[in-house]
Amino acid sequence: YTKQVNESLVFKMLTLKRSESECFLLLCTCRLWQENVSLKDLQSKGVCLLKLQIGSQSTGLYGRSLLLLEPRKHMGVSVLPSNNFGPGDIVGLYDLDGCKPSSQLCTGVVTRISQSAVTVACEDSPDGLNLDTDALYNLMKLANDVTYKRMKKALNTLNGYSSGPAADLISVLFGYSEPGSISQPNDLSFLNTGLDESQRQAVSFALSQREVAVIHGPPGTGKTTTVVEIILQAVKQGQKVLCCAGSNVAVDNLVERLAKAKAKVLRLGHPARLLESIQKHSLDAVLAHSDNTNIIADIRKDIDKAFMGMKKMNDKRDRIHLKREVGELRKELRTREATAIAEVLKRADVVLATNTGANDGGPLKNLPVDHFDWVVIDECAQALESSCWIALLRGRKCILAGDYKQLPPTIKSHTAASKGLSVSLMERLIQKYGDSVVRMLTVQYRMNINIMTWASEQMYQGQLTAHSSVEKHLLKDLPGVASVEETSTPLLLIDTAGCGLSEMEVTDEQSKGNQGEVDIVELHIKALTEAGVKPKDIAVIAPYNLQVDLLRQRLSARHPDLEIKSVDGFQGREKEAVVLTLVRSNRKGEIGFLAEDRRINVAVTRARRHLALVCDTQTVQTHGFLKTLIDHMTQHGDVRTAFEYLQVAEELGLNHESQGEGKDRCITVSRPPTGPNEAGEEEEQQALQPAAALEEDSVTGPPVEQPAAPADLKTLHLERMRREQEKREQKKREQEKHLDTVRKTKKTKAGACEIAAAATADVDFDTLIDAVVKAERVCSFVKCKTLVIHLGQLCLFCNRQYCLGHHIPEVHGCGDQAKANARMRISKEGVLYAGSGHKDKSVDPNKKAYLHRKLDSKLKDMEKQRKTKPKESDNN
Ligand SMILES: Nc1ncnc2c1ncn2[C@@H]1O[C@H](COP(=O)(O)OP(=O)(O)OP(=O)(O)O)[C@@H](O)[C@H]1O
Ligand SMILES: [Zn+2]
Ligand SMILES: [Zn+2]
Repeated sequence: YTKQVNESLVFKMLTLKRSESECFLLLCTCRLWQENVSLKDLQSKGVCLLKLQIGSQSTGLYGRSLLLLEPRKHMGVSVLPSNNFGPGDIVGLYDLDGCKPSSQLCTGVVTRISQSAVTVACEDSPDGLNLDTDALYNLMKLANDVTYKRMKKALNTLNGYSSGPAADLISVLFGYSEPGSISQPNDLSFLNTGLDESQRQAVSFALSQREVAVIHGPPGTGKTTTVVEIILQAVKQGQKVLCCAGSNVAVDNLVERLAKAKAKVLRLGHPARLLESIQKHSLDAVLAHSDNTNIIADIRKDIDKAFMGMKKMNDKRDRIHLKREVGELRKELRTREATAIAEVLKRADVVLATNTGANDGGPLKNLPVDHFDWVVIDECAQALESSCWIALLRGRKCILAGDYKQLPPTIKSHTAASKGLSVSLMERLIQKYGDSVVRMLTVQYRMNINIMTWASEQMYQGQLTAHSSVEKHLLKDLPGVASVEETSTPLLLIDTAGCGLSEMEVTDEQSKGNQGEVDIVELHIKALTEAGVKPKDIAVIAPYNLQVDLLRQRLSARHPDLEIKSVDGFQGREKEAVVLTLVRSNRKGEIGFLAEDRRINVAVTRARRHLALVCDTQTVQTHGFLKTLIDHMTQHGDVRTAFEYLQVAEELGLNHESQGEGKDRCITVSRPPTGPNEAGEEEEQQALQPAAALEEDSVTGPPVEQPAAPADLKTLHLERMRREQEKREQKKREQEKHLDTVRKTKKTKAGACEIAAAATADVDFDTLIDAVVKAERVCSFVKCKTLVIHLGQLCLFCNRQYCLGHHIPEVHGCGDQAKANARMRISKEGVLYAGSGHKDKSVDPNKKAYLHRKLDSKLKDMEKQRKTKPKESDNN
């Protein structure tokens, strides 16, 4: 569509960080495109709600009209169609003509959305909103190009700036004049007495700079703690501070901490977007308690009353009269509010907003241009420079805090990037002035020293030290966490090299997945949670969205509190344990955007006590930076190969526990011991060797290093096996008890009869197992004989195993249940999936080939073990 869409729209999409759905929205607002799409289509995409009626209308703070919109109530059904609307979204209200600009009645912000209604805070249209309560309306999500407009405006102002409070600052920030300093008393008394030496130095430095100070805060070094102290010191000196950050969360965090230190803070921003706990510091809340409140409340009541009156009125002239009255009242309200706002703003010592929230179209327009002395921007390295300028134009001096060794905003346009948009203001200043404008915080309070050292050496010139409170901390030190191998090591590298766990072959560079790594992550999460680590303390991080999706499909149902996100999604956060899967595994050693060092730095430095890295070292080592990480983990941490995990998985696969829903399927299958323990394990290991060799050849080409410490690995493995064996025997005992119950239940498949028969006859366990294995092995579809033991799919609706030709619910008769389930999920999660509602889960060809090879070796293995039994016709 780009040919039809105007240039500036494309520019907006390319330069700003846009998700696909946002781009879609931007396209929607473009008339040329929109005219080709029906409103119904827009509704089914979740960006439009059609034929709503007005449930109620009241006047909120600042005279905003609050509209409650509901679906038309006919026959008692009033549920909104599934949609993508959320609090804070900008929406347009339209009459039934459609969602054309000409029929737009007003714009507003969603404040609440439930299954049955959506509440919109309307921005006032000049002559007030007089909506017909009987009519129907359309509501459409609007592309949020407010940010873009505000940045553009700030840049235009900057361009024409000649004299004003920020003149010196601008001159220094663009390199026309050198930054200066001002003398400070040496006996600075710190309000926070717990600051470390580097933090103290950063505070004094910030106070003594005349125009600009940069605080470089690597991960976990207490950047916010330092920024808070700087602001409190400035306030102590009588300065007025405007404090901004890129995200609402970061701003809210600063508000919370400044308020705790008793600073007079005021938070700007739409209440719908603020954390509940800090809403009391919002402009809206403070205004509600100001002296003018009663008067404003009275006017508001009058407006509401006028509206009520209008509904009952039949006479047209009366209506017009009232309409005028409402208009007058609103004007009065606005004047009063402007005064009230200015008063409240002047009383505050620190005004906080997001970077773009500090624009002069909002409440700040009520203040004189030279009101603020300092502008503080946190997370500055993650912000577009143009967004910083919105606030900077209001200050004489600025403090920029952040870490330019973490991810900058994504710039999708190469042109924009090449002209400097991808370099943050912070980075630009450091490049220009070097150490003379920057102080770095060097004590970190997050990571175990083994995790920290790599980042310190590679990214921060080895300058970081670990505070004694975190230096040696491990997962096992957490309350309720058992001391096992996994919880006693800060670094664990699980190497998939040579294990045939190749990445999926997807042409799109942005979406890469690796099922094998998903399997291993799952097993490691299992180990951690079984040791007592809480899922909420674990982060699973993948650089690719496809892998994030695959991981969520696998893990989210079982661990709803487990956060699984892309690297960008975790920036600014920390977790006790981080499991990082790098996904890339290919013969060419292609690593795509893993090559962005800052991305890897962010991922690794989220971890406090434990970092597990799942990756194909063969592939990722082709990149020098990643090689340093692999080397560091090999030297200072534990290394395992994925083989070990695959074997365990294999074991689990064989010890099939299909519990079913009562009926004849609740059978726990265990493999019988084949003699003395040790010997049995040895045999199995050998059996797997040829398969492994096979994979090496077909997947990774060059010969693969053997596991770093074979002896250790083996003991580890044997130990694990012994534990497994114990569990199995326990299960066996339980099972024998259980089989008595099974006997009494109905049987639908021949296999089940055999099982029951075997159980009644009380024959040897081997026979029983054979019967079960056989029954479990073939597709459950009528007459289909395809083996499913390694290549089957379990249907979640009937809980039976099917071959790949019959696993789709619609094929074997579970179609209705699947559809009902999809509908339920959509209404529950409010999420629309493309197509039938199910994401494509079909097996990747790589994975298929891999499974085929495994199946072969497994069957050989089983044959060997069952020498006493007659040979089966397994090869169909
Ligand atoms: N001087 C200090 N003494 C003890 N603990 C500290 C000190 N400074 C910071 N911390 C601790 O370090 C953690 C991170 O600090 P803070 O919240 O200030 O940093 P942040 O800006 O959020 O994180 P980052 O440094 O990663 O950007 C907090 O738990 C805080 O209590
Ligand atoms: Zn089914
Ligand atoms: Zn089948």
